[in-house]
Amino acid sequence: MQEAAEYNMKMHPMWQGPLAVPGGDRQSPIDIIVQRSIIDSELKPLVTEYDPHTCQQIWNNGYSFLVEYDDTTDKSTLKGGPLQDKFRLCQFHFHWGETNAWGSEHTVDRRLFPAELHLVHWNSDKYSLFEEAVMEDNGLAVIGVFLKVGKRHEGLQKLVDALPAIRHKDSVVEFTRFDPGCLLPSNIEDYWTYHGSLTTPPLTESVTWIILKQHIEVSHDQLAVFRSLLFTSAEEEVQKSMVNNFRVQQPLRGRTVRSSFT
Ligand SMILES: C[C@H](CNC(=O)c1ccc(S(N)(=O)=O)cc1)Cn1ccc2ccccc21
Ligand SMILES: [Zn+2]
Repeated sequence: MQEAAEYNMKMHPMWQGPLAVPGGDRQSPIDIIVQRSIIDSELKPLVTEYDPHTCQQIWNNGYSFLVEYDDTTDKSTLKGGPLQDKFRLCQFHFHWGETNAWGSEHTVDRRLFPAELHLVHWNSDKYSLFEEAVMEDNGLAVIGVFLKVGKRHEGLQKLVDALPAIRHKDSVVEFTRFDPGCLLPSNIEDYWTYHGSLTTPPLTESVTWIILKQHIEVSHDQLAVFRSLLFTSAEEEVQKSMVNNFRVQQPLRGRTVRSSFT
């Protein structure tokens, strides 16, 4: 794992990004030390209302693949949990390793998962565009879901089947009627939450992170298709497999991680 992170530093300029934003004291990802998390009984259940008809496209942005939603109305939203406002879903994406031994960005008591799903939302009560919200400290809310290798995830298969069409960086295909709720585990009551940042440039410290305790299961073969994607565009001679697209863990800098469960 450490060698993968060091390899990342060398090979992918993007990951050479600043280890922490200069003066940044709320960077992500982090290791969640369970016994140090503070149980907060005020934390409410998460309320997700996702409309599959707002799903628009899937594309390879050269770091991960994103499924993008129409966020011009409040049709797919997240509220409750640690949040005071209503947040609009704009996209979801994943981070994964070259092997099942690592790949997640967050860890729980140093435990690594083969991949991690991020559902990205922005505060539509306070801001009118994602681009605005991304610069504000209460601008974004990202739900993190750990993936484990096990039985095949039926809901994920529609997405896996679309990946060969976006193998190269900057390729995009239409992708509709996908309910991101199908990627959530049955229990979304139990989560950890803390204030952090985007894990890729511009690394802005605008994210309320909500990391679910319960993971989802996907099959080895489904994860293998993630690894068949490429960081590189069709024109580049040397093709690089899209793997290990995770950031190294960042210092907690005195932050408290709260938990919604005992
Ligand atoms: C941030 C945006 C590109 N990045 C993201 O949207 C993003 C979302 C989630 C994560 S993660 N892995 O933390 O969930 C990481 C990156 C581009 N962009 C839009 C406006 C804007 C303004 C300045 C610079 C870049 C800008
Ligand atoms: Zn992410």
